This record gives sequence, structure tokens and C-alpha cells, in this order.
Amino acid sequence: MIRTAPVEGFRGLVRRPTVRLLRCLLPYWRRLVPAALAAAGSELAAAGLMATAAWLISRAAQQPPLASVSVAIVAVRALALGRGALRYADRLLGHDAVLRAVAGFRTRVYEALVPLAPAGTPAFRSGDLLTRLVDDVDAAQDLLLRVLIPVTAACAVAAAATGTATVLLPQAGVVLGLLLCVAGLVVPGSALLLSRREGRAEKAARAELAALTVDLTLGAADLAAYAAGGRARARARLASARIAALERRKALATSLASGVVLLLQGGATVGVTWLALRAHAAGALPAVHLTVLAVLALISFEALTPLPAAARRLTEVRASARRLADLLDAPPPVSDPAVAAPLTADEPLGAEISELRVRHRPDAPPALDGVSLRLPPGRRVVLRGASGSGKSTLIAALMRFVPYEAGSIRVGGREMRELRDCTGSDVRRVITGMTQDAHLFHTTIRANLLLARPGATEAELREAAGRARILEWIESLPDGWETLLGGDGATVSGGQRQRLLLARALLADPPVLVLDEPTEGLDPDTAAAVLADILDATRGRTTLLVTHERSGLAAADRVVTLGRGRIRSAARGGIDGTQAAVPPQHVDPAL
Ligand SMILES: Nc1ncnc2c1ncn2[C@@H]1O[C@H](COP(=O)(O)OP(=O)(O)OP(=O)(O)O)[C@@H](O)[C@H]1O
Repeated sequence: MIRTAPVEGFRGLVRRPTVRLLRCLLPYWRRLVPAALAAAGSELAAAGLMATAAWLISRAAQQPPLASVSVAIVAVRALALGRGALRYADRLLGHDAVLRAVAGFRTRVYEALVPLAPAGTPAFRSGDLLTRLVDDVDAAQDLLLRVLIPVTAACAVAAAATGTATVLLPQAGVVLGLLLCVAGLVVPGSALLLSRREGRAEKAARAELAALTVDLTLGAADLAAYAAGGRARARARLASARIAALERRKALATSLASGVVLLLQGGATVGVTWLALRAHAAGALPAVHLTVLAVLALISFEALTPLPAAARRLTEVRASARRLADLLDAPPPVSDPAVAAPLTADEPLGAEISELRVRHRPDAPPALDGVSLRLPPGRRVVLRGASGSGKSTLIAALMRFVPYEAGSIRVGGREMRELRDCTGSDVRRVITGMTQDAHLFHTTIRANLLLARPGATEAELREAAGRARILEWIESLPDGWETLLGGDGATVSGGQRQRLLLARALLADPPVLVLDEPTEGLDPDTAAAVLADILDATRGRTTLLVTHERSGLAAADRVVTLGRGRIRSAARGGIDGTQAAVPPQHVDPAL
């Protein structure tokens, strides 16, 4: 289903993209909380095991009765086994929760993108768009797995270690708590500040590299033809080198931070042990507590070691969240009305376009200005015109891909509905077909056609292919309907590609069929043959056919010519481009 609503939580908090990202993941809290608890439990068990073992060894040296250490012996066994079990649960629950959360989030981002396409996404280059959909959405995974879960575990261990040390020797607790705060907050915070700019720059550089890579791949033939491959590769190399330099700078900040945490760990161990020794010498601390305090100071920093790396990941996550926010805040070119009028298709439908004005950008001249056109039920209207005259814009407005600022488009049978009052998905259920940039997917011929009507029967598939005059060819292939097509029909000829796209549009069988330049890129003979087949196959269907062809239009019910966004002439069917067209006011209004 096409959603026009933004991804929940992504609008509103304009300046806090990371918080917005987090809010999008909140619905998964029931799975995320046990994962975070298991991670914290595993770290606590490791620290508890070391501290209890230290106590047990020191106490055992005093040769006490076995009963007085039996609880500690059981605790050591339980903690050793529990640590492994909790580590396993942490990995299992953490990955399960995070992969589900990211999969759900990616679907919602994609759904939010659909209303932007095809008119709203040209602002983003295709490689960059891909990076946003793949890498930037994956940042949500890192936010949970590499930032939030380690931070939760580190906080739990630091609090438990400081609490235990304070109970045993208050001044040692204060020193340990302070140094843990510095290692857990100040050091990662500084690393975050140092690598913040690099994180943002690296995301932008990666997006640039992805866009360049897509250009290099898709434009390989043109780059080779114009000997421009060297320059393009040099730009890609430069982008790679920039990423490497930024990575190095970030790695330096992280290693420095890790080094400082190690120094603090040493300092805390020495400081706490010295305080404990003094207290023991003064008779205020039993010897067994002395060992526990020294071990506690040493191991409590272990849980903090992933924090500098977590800070570094956080800079990348923030940059990704900002880029996702940019994408998702892009206003959809056409929004659905709050209360949509229903569009039914239980009778033949037609369309009436009246005084239509469309602008692609507010500051651009109108692509269509005062265009009026009738598409009577069951008639085939051909729309011709020079390149840039507005033919595709008219189709896009009819399919609710672009908005119109003045005039009206009404669709229906006996009762007509204004398109503005209907949802885009309802409109495209009744007005659809072959858009100018129609795409053949890298899958079988059958799957490519079924895209238009997944429930179509074998007979319907064969009928559509037959009407597009491609059935014989499909059935002559060794794999027939199961033949795999290359990306965008790379493994078929231009004529076969257009006929497959036509078969798909015919299979969709919408009440109003639109075909935007179905003969584009074909040689004149093939184009004439395809056009004649199209006009034959669409007899009795409401059809708007856009073409550059001048001949072969004799079978059309009406031929309308656009020029610079206005209707230049209109003529009843039976003419072709070689005959003079009559001005629009002289055309039979029934057409
Ligand atoms: N997304 C867009 N943003 C800005 N301007 C656009 C956009 N799409 C089309 N235009 C402009 O609108 C005008 C009409 O373009 P349109 O694609 O409708 O022409 P066309 O008749 O279909 O041309 P062609 O036969 O070459 O496909 C042109 O001036 C074009 O530059």
C-alpha cells in the first residue's frame, strides 16, 4: 500500500536526527530490553566472577572451615556458567531484536519513499539513494548493537563496581567511581567531539563514491566511447582516498581514547590498591577485601573498553540519521486528501482535462499551460509533440505523480471525480500503463508480466502477449516464459523490450490505459509495426498514447499535438502526420 504519511517519528524533531532514529526503533522495545539486560548480565557475571574468585582465594589462604566459603564456591561456579549462558543469550537476543528492528525500519523507510517517486527523488543521485536505503538504514543496527547495548552493559558494571567498592571502603569507591566516570563519559565524549566532523564527512564521501560507482557502471560504454573513463576513475580514486584519510583520522582518535582508558584503568588499580593497603595497615580493612578491591578496580574497566569505538560509531550513526531525515523530510510532490473520494471502475471510464497548468518547480515556467483534452470512454487518443512539449508531464499529472496548480482532471463514467479528491493509489488503479522510463526487471518473462496483475491466469498472460505480438517469440525460447531477462531487458532487442512492456500494460487492463512513447528507440520500420499493433490491441479501450511518430496513426480516434505546453492542433482519427490537422475548436466535441 502506498503511504503518504512520513515515517512515524521522523517529522517534528528536526534538530535531533539520532533521537528520531531511536524513536523509530522504539516499537521493538519488548525484544530490545531483554537483549540489553542479557548483555549487562553477562558483563556483570564476568566482573562478579573475578571479584568472588579473588575473595575466595584470599579467604582460602586463611584456611577457614569449608562451610564458611561454600557459598562463594557455589557463586563462582554459578557465575562461570551464567557468564557463558548470558553471553550466548546476549548475542542471540541482541541480533534477533536488532535484525527485526532494522528490517521493519527499512520497510517503513521504503514505504515513505514511494510517494516521492518518480517526481520527488531526482534531487538524490541513484547511488546516493541506494547508500541511504542500505548503509544509512544499517546505522540503526549499529546504534543498537554497537552503541546502546555496550553502553547499558558498561553502566551496569560501573555502577555495581562503584557500589561494591563504596561498601567495602568508601574512599576507594569515590576514586573508582570518579575514574570510571572519566573513562566512561569524558574520554568517549572527547573522542565523539574529535571525530564528529570526520563522521559526517565520511558519510558524504561514501555517498559520493557510491554515486560515482553507479555512474561508472551504468555509463561504462559511454565513458569508453568518449575516452572519459580515466577521468571518471580518477574521481572515484580521489573519493576512495578521501574516505581512507577520514577513516585514519577517526581510527587515530579511537586509539588515543582506548589508550587513555587503559591508563585510567592502571591508575584506578594502583590508586584503589594504595587506599586499600593504607586502610588495611590501619586495621580498617580485612585482607580479603583488599584483594577484592584491587581486582574490582582492574576488571570494572573491561566493560568500558568498547566505549571509544561506540563513540566513533555514534558519529557515523548521527551522520546517517541526518541523511535519512533529509530524505524523509523531502515533501512528497503529491499528497493524498484527508478524506478521499472513492473511484470505482464498474463501467467504461474516460477522462476530462480542463485548462490544466503544471509546473515542475515553483520557479520554473509551466510545463503545461491551459491544456484541455477529452479522453472519451473506449477511444484511443494519440498525443504527439516535439521533445519537451509536455507529453510525459501530462501522463504524470494523469497518474497523480505530479500535482497541477490550476485546472482540473476528472475521471469516471456517468459520474466524474476530480483527481485531487482521490488518493494516488486509487488513481493509479484506474489510470496506468507504460511510463516513459518503464523498467524490465532482472527476473523471468513471466514474473515481469505478472507484476502488473499477480493473479493473472495462463490464458490471460498468453492473450496479453499475443496482443502485443510477442507470444510466438516467447514460446520459441528454450525456457519459454521462464526465460531470465537481463537488467532492464539488456538481453533482448529494443523491439522485444517494448513489446514485453506493452504486454505488461495490456495485462494490467486498467480502465484508462496510458502508453508513454512505447516505440521509443526503435528503427522506423519496427516502430511503425509496434504502433500499428498497439492501435490494434487497444481497439475499444480508453487509451492515451504518447508518440513522436508521424505516420501509422490512421487507426487512432483522435490525434492531438502539443507544443510548448499548449494544445497546438487536434484532429479526428483517420489522419496521419502527413495530413493537415484541424484546430482544436473544429473537432467534434464528442471526441
Ligand atoms: N522533473 C522535472 N523537473 C523540472 N522540469 C522538468 C521535469 N520533468 C520535465 N521537466 C520539464 O518540463 C517540460 C516538459 O517535459 P516533458 O518530459 O513533459 O516533455 P515531453 O514532451 O514528454 O518530452 P520528450 O518527448 O522528450 O519525452 C520540459 O521543459 C522539461 O525540461
